[in-house]
Amino acid sequence: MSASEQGPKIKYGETAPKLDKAQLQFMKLIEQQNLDRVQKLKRTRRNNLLTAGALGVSVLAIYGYSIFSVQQEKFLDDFDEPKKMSQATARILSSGVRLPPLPTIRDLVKLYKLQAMKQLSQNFLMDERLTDKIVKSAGRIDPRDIVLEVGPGPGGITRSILRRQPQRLILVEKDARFTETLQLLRECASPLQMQVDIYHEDILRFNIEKHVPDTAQRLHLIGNLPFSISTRLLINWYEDLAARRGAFRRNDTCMTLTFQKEVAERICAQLGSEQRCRLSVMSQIWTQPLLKFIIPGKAFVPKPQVDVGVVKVMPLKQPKTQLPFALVERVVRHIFSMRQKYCRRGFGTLLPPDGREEITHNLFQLADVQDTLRPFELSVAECLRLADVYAEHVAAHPEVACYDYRAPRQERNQD
Ligand SMILES: C[S@@+](CC[C@H](N)C(=O)[O-])C[C@H]1O[C@@H](n2cnc3c(N)ncnc32)[C@H](O)[C@@H]1O
Repeated sequence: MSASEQGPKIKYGETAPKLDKAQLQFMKLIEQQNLDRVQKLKRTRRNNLLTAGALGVSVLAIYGYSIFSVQQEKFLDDFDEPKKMSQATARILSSGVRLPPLPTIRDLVKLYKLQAMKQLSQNFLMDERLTDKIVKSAGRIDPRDIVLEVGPGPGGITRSILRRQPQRLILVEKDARFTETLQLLRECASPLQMQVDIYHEDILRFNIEKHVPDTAQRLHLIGNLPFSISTRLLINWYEDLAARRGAFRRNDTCMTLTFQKEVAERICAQLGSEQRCRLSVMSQIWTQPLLKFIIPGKAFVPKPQVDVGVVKVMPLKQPKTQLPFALVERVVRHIFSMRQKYCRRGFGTLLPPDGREEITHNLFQLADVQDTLRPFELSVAECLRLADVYAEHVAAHPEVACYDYRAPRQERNQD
């Protein structure tokens, strides 16, 4: 122990009374006891510090683990695209307008007794973080843009869209029970200079050109689609896209839509993938589809049997073909009609039986496509080359255009 730790030495002045031996021994004893006490206190202090350190490390470990676990729930993560975006875009995306205080969607559903109807494929999203994430997937929404939402239901996604402040929001909902909840949102949006138009219509019959006659503004199509119509609606929109009509008079109309997870994966499936099918090829002829993220079924009320994929479908600036949609659709449908067979088998069913094999062989040669590939092994370009040679064949033999190999034989002969 150093001198400073022992405390000041007592100086016995000249005037100090002399202590006898017993007193001196007693003082030494007291001094020794004090020193022992200081040592003991120091040990206790060191032990306390060690315990505090160990506790701190444990708390940090638990905290870190919790953060890590929460991150596992990928569906609730912040959309990871902003990392790739410019700072300006990220700023615009994160700056949403504040809506007046509103009851939660869950409360509204209870309040208005909005029981989900199975026949309209109603599965509601209650979590604001998820609805925000879907709308963020649509990318930048400019203040001049128009958004059309398919099937807003009680209005979860609608709120997220309104926070992005488009100039106009068109809501197409088949179920009139949602009128009041949607009107409530319209009233909230009005002071913020947003126009909300509510249509109780079937989206499959909705005339977009009538409701958006002008093409000056960019259009976004967003929706948590009812499963029952999602593929049909998408194919209808591809047809409009190919003809540059409806929502696709401009080539920057972007679709951000939900599908059953397996359908979402098929839409985006690349060559060689197990999920590659007719829908993959049809999608990739006119658009670039991107699977953004998966929402587990448990996030919906009521919970569907399946998970859901959010797909952003962007029209290609240069479509890969100028052929009519109906012709391409027919060729691709026939090619994929016999998925596990050589592709020439399905393609051959486009042609009447007389000379079918020889004509099929010649057309594959002309198209420079190997006829023993399976349909899912064909690239988009190869499918389109087959569509090209088929179109030329039909131009030379117009009767082939209406050949239907499924029609009863007698009917076919009359044709
Ligand atoms: C899966 S729910 C989504 C509801 C809401 N957007 C949400 O995310 O919570 C599908 C919605 O589409 C509506 N719907 C179903 N078929 C429709 C159709 N043909 N046209 C327009 N809306 C339809 C349903 O009534 C329902 O509100």
